[in-house]
Amino acid sequence: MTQEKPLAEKGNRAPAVASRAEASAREGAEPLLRTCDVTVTYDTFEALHKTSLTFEKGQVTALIGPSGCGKSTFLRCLNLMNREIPKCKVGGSIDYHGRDINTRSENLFELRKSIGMVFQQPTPFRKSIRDNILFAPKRHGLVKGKDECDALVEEALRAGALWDEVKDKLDQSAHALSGGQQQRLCIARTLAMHPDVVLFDEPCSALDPISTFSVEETIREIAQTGICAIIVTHNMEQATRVSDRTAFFYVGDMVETGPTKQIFSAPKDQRLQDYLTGRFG
Ligand SMILES: Nc1ncnc2c1ncn2[C@@H]1O[C@H](COP(=O)(O)OP(=O)(O)OP(=O)(O)O)[C@@H](O)[C@H]1O
Repeated sequence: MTQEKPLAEKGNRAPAVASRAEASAREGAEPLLRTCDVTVTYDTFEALHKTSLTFEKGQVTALIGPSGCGKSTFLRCLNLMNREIPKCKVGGSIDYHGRDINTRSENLFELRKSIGMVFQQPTPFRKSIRDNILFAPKRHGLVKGKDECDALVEEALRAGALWDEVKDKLDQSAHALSGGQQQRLCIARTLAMHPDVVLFDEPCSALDPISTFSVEETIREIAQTGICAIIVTHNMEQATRVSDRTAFFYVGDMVETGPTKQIFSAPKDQRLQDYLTGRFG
């Protein structure tokens, strides 16, 4: 991968969901997040070696590769979650809004406002649907008063493609929702913070095909509003359905990256060709 100059400085706060589509159309795709030579070790084991990737606004990037190749490890670098793992060290730089965030001084509480994450298992809080959406915005002091709260709840649930299904039961427990609805609630909860990057770690692996379709559609829709979405998936059909770009990982190396169509129709590296033809999985 070629070395590039630092990204241009941009505002730290992402625009509201409603205005992102216009902003995205006006500005077109642009680099937002870039890793350079990111290496991760767990104690003495190097799980990821010198990984350099660039992610753009409004694009979905799929991270694919066989089990244990370092996809989730890489994803966790992007919001500095590996810091919470004892004896895990992350080297290299992670350039976000023109600054290297892979530093001890980075404020994680602030960073995770704008780089959200959705996990494999839906993880709604033991609270009402409304309170799931409002929990983080209230903690960060981003909303006050009933009208603002109601508007944000509706905006986030619409963006998570859940509003029509839950608008009449906002005070019911989130745990009463189906698995697919819970996952879309988790996406909506993330979107309530107006992130500009959302990380998805196998978001559909616990879901049935209909819920999977719905979550995939939601990922496409949020990317159309200008959000940069990065998804780890084992499912190659999912990668082709949902992503613009794909990066293939193999035994701790990012081996090949490019537009998804090209990766799947004209893979260059022999290991990627073997993976796509099912020689290993
Ligand atoms: N907390 C940890 N401590 C030690 N080793 C770890 C830890 N997390 C991951 N690893 C190791 O790092 C390597 C990469 O794991 P990672 O989970 O990133 O791979 P992956 O490609 O996401 O795999 P999968 O698709 O199975 O989830 C594996 O060898 C794994 O055992």
